[in-house]
Amino acid sequence: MTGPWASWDHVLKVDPDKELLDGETFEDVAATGTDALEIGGTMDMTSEKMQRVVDACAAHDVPIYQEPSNPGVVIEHDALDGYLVPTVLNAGDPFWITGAHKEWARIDDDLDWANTHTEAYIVLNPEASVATYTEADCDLSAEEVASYAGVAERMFGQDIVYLEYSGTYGDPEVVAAAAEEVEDATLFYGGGIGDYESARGMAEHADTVVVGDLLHDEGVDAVAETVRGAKEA
Ligand SMILES: CC(C)=CCC/C(C)=C/CC/C(C)=C/CC/C(C)=C/COP(=O)(O)OP(=O)(O)O
Ligand SMILES: O=P(O)(O)OC[C@@H](O)CO
Ligand SMILES: [Mg+2]
Repeated sequence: MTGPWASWDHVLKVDPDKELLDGETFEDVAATGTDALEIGGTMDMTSEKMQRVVDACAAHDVPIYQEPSNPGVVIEHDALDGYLVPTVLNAGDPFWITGAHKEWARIDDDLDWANTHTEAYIVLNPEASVATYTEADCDLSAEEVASYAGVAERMFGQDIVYLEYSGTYGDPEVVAAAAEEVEDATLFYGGGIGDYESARGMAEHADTVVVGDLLHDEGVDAVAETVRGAKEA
């Protein structure tokens, strides 16, 4: 099993609960050179907000994936290339490992299985809303994180392993340890990437770097620098 993410160096995560900078458009977003857009966030998500962002991105030539934070925000849209659905391996509440997924399968009679893929998250910043939301155990050594990554790939057949430091720049040694453990899965790193150097630093270890808040806080030119950093690593 593999997918288009195997060739992605950079993913831009657009939070539908946040605005673009004044004067910037989704045409500018697509022009950053990112390999794919992931549409999602943890807090205050609704299907209406999701719909608005996918509508706005639809005209531009970049793959678009929805990353739903709960079954209630999943939308159908012709412009979507698919769904990247988190499963949080170190969640304290099993609802975020398999429970939400079971509920989704129960309520959606027309679930688009063929275009639905999972991301095996390991949540590592205890301050992030995603950590609170999922009651994640973030107190993990590099060895433990690497072991989770190995379990994700080899026992659970996960094709994407996602080290999630949302809001803060992570520990490169932890990312390196996970990278060493994973063979075929694509290793995503996300959190605190703000410029060329920080993108390049994590891209030395991870296969794909994910940039989020920078788009909403600093804008498309800053994001384009991170694309360069990710691609030159
Ligand atoms: C089964 C379905 C359809 C959904 C469940 C999917 C799961 C398990 C979600 C739990 C993890 C989660 C909330 C992922 C959303 C993506 C994410 C981590 C966004 C970044 O969040 P933060 O940066 O912490 O939050 P804000 O930026 O919204 O504050
Ligand atoms: O917002 P930042 O800190 O860039 O994090 C990116 C992404 O991993 C969030 O899910
Ligand atoms: Mg965020």
